[in-house]
Amino acid sequence: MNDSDVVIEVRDLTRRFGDFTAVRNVSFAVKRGAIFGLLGPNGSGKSTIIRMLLGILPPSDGGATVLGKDAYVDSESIKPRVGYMSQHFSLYADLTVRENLEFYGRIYGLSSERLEQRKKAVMDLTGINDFVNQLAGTLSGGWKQRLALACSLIHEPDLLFLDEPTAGIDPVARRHLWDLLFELSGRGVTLVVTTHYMDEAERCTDVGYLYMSRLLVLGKPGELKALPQITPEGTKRYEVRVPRATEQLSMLRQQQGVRDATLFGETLHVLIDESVSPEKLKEHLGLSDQEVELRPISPSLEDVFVTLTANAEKEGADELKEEIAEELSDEPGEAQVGPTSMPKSVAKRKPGKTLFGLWAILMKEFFHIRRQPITLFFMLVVPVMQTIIFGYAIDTEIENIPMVVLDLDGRQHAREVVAAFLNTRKFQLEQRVYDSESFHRALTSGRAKVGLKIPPNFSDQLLRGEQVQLQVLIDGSDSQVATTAQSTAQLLGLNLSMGRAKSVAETLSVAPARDENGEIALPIDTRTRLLYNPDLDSAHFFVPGLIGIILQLVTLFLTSFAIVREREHGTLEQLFVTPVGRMGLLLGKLFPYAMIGFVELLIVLSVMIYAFGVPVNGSILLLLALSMLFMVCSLGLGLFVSTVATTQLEAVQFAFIIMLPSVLLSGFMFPRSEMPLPIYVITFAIPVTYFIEILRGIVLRAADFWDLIPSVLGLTLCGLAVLSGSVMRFQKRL
Ligand SMILES: Nc1ncnc2c1ncn2[C@@H]1O[C@H](COP(=O)(O)OP(=O)(O)OP(=O)(O)O)[C@@H](O)[C@H]1O
Repeated sequence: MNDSDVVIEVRDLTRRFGDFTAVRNVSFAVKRGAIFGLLGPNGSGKSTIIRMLLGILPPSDGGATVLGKDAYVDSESIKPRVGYMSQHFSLYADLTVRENLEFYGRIYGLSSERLEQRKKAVMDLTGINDFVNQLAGTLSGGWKQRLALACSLIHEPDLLFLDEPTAGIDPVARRHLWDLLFELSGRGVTLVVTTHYMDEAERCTDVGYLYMSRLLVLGKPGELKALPQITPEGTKRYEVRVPRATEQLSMLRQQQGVRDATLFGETLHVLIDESVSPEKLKEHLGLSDQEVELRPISPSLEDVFVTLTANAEKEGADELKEEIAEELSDEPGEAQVGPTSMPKSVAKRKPGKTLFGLWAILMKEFFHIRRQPITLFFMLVVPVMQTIIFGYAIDTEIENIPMVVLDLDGRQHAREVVAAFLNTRKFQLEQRVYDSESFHRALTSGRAKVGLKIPPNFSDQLLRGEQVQLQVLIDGSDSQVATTAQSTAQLLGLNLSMGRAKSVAETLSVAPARDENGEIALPIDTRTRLLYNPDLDSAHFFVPGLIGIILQLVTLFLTSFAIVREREHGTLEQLFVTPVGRMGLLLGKLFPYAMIGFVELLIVLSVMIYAFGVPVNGSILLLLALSMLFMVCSLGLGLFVSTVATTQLEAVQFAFIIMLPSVLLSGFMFPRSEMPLPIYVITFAIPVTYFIEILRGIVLRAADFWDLIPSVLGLTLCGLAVLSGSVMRFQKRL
């Protein structure tokens, strides 16, 4: 074989998965224009070989050259010339036939003009014109396969890999597909096809049969049928047509001189010793001449593979392989490997153009979003609802604590005390009771959180100038409520006492202190002034933080699925065999979500300003710019999840793992300064921590860029770490 005719050359190709060897020392060559069929039972290693030839799976040993270059090391430069139709439907179900074709055209870098030409050519070839505007997911099995073929041909490849292209489609569709393959082969395209169908194997120019990860036999169908192992010397092969063939099969197998008998539809293929005449065979079957039809046949490929599999089980696959190789070496087939030496291709891959295909991916993502309005709803409407619901729900101002009152005095002074409690607005009279049992029951039942007990001689003791005790019982279950109740009660007690003390002190010549008007006053007057949020409105504090949390929630969850969804649908494998660059793929997936995230940010900011009355005191432009920085970080985090997770369920779980510390440790709910040191250190690794600082700084305190430098630096570092982590983790290989 002329070297320039060799399109694929494989030598000692081996692939192990842990201890399991999926492909063992496989060698073969494929010449230009051939239809090379790879056959073998399920799990024999066909797809694994194709993946290695496509450069998306590194070999463990040995290597291959495809179109004259190393299949793994130079895979990126081979990809533009190779097409791949994978075993499972791996196009975008929510894109139309036209959109799928255009996407694949763009990803191979076809110009608009060329794309139009190629689209027409492949649509004419596959006859898919009538379905151009139909969603790919709604096509029937046969048309899906034609679309997949059309997409794999859009860039006019020289070499096409088809992994079980006819699996699950009807015989007519199968025949049509094969007609297309013949046409392609006629145009000089080299085809490598895996199949389980023997009639398809017969149509190949060369066939390799894999058994238990070894390439058992390799040659042209005619050569394989002529192998002495298939019809050993002294034997003949007949096709036997009998009534009830299935019943006759077991009888035949038990007859002396019958080496093998296999059912082929309604007939039996029998290999018998030449010593057994056709008459004797009919006699064995106990059937009349009219009932049995017998004709000598040459073996079919199915006979070849059934016999070889049986022999391999008996003799051992390696022994049989050597034996056959010797037989075939007498009359070398064109698919045999020449004596060239092959480099081991486990070296590092040469990178391709990293941003290649960005535009194609970007457009595709927008198409997906357009077809899934629920994504837009999730991104734009849900955050607003969340902001409103959480913004109102998370109100830390504690008021109207239910209070039970047991007033055993009942006179003017006692009533004034109760009124003073209620006037603080921190307490609300839930119940007035008249005995201790009801008093305690109100507290234990949870109806009241605070119990005020006024003793029977409260007024008398007060008037006599004696110290009198007010009992305030507080339910400590909810520490925030209890703390508020406690401090309010203590302050109130102090104020009431002060009022009484003041009226007594008026009569004294020496007072503890006097104010500028000469009135009795406390010696030390502490004056506090609240800055930035003078009304202590909790919405002012929480809503900006909430924006950070919601922005992260939505962007993280959406991008977490970006890669993993393609992996699960099988479309990622299809993308890997195209020349799309790593960054092109990643950024193409990020941009659309970043844009929608920005719109979402504007909406939630408007809700904050107009619905909650929280104005942005600082620069809105600075806020938007730093929000974009945060968004890059959050989208990168989602992308990282997508590269780590192998299923969408795993992605959700990872996203939750990230979300939890973001909510609890970022300072959104609890002050970071109060956290134990190890936890406090962890909070520096949470991007939303910095963003919440930035949001609160700009919105509440009118902080400028210089005030926010530490947070901006932290956020930038987080963003860089996350993005470079995702890019490094994401390899264009399985
Ligand atoms: N990533 C992987 N990790 C572990 N094992 C794998 C992996 N990929 C393939 N295998 C195993 O390698 C063997 C060969 O798989 P492969 O898909 O190549 O078989 P096949 O001949 O194409 O089978 P089928 O006809 O069913 O598609 C199988 O046992 C499979 O389970």
